Amino acid sequence: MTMNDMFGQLGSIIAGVMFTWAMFQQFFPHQLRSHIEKQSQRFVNLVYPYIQITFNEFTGERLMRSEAYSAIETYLSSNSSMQAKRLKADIVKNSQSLALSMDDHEEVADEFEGIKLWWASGKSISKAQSFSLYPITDEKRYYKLTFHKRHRELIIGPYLNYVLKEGKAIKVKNRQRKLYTNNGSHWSHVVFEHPATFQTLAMDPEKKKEIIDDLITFSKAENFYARIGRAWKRGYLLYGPPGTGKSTMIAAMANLLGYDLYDLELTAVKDNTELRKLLIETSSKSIIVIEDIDCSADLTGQRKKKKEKDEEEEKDPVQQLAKEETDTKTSKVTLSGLLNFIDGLWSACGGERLIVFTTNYADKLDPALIRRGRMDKHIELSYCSFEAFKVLAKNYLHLESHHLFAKIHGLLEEINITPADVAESLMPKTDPVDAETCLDSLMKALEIAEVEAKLKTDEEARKKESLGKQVKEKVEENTN
Ligand SMILES: Nc1ncnc2c1ncn2[C@@H]1O[C@H](COP(=O)(O)OP(=O)(O)OP(=O)(O)O)[C@@H](O)[C@H]1O
Ligand SMILES: [Mg+2]
Repeated sequence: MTMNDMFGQLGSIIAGVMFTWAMFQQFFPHQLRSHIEKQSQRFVNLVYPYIQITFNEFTGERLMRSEAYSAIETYLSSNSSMQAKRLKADIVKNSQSLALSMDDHEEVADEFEGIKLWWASGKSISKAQSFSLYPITDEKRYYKLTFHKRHRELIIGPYLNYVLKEGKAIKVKNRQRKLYTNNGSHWSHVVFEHPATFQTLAMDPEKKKEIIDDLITFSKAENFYARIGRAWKRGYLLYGPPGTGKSTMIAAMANLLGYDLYDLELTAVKDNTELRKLLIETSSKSIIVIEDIDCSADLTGQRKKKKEKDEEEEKDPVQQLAKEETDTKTSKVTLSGLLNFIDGLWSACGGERLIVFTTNYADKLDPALIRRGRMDKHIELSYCSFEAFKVLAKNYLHLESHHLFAKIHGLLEEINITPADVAESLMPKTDPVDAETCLDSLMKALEIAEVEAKLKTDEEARKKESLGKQVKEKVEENTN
């Protein structure tokens, strides 16, 4: 017997009781009536202990599609595809995946904290008043949630919140993600389809796990941020030599969390006003990336100089006025401008945001930019370790072990080579893949890197020596 049948039978019983009650009302005095009323209410509660909530598809005067209805539809899609016998299938707009939902008049069960509840889909048809030959029928779809009244508080509060949030989260996961780039003060976008994942990212497994945990904790921490009164954002600084996987890691972050990417090219932004406009236009659940922050704009140290200059000019009001005028005409994006936006109100405009800066030289950056709170996590991506090499060997050559691994292990401890160079050497060159050839090619690359490093240190030593000589000669010249 389905829930609908059960309610049908209960409905008949209640109708019977109501009729008998109407008869009683005619013939019994007030006190007795009130007593019987109480008893019968108790009886109704006893035999019909369920509560129902209806969620209509269209709400409001302008008949907008209800956000709750669509979140419930998405939330129920996994339950529906397992339980319902009749399903509807559709391709969601902007998505490549097929979305399944239960057909009209189907019913699925759900469970929350050990409590069972039921969702039924329904449709009511009303005929619109019209003189046309073909009367317009108005279909109104809805979901009906049924649960025991004992659980009223839990279901109305935490459960429904959970359903709405989960529904929206599934939707975000299924949507096609976008990569936005700014052309001056406008964002344009393409579909983001980078295949990088943390699984394929070559780095120390412990460090990798720490970063993944950090990201996932952040993405689930809405209530925490609300409680402590902070905007729901987190800053990452990725630093390390070229070819160590900074950009690859950003793509992996976007894929892990299902966020959109905003690749912000600061040199194309005219001034702070344009920067503010761009940042306000970014959506929730996004990663805002500023690559090579050390070369992006004249940000390093500019703030300090400007402050000193401002203090001098503050004394002279005429100069101050002139300065404001020229500032509005020629101003560029400044470090203080950028910092104001990172800390400022825009970041609190709904939803989670990650801000990621990359640089090859972390020590060149203004400390104000990378202090904790602005850049919460500093991640160094460095030369290829043996652990990182093993990830690449597995990805590129499907190798878990090989007799050359021990030798390569030794070489990697001595020689600095970037994961990008290792990956290049491991790229299959023949079909079928010959792992030995690839590993040989890596060892050659390591030898070359070793020679290059030695030449570089020799060159540096020679330069130092010649500089020392020049200094000595100059000192001697001066003393004579
Ligand atoms: N840690 C890594 N794991 C897997 N592949 C990597 C890694 N590092 C580099 N690669 C490979 O090398 C290529 C270049 O790496 P990537 O662009 O991520 O480097 P980067 O650190 O951003 O360099 P740059 O500082 O020049 O921007 C990538 O396409 C990727 O295939
Ligand atoms: Mg890069």
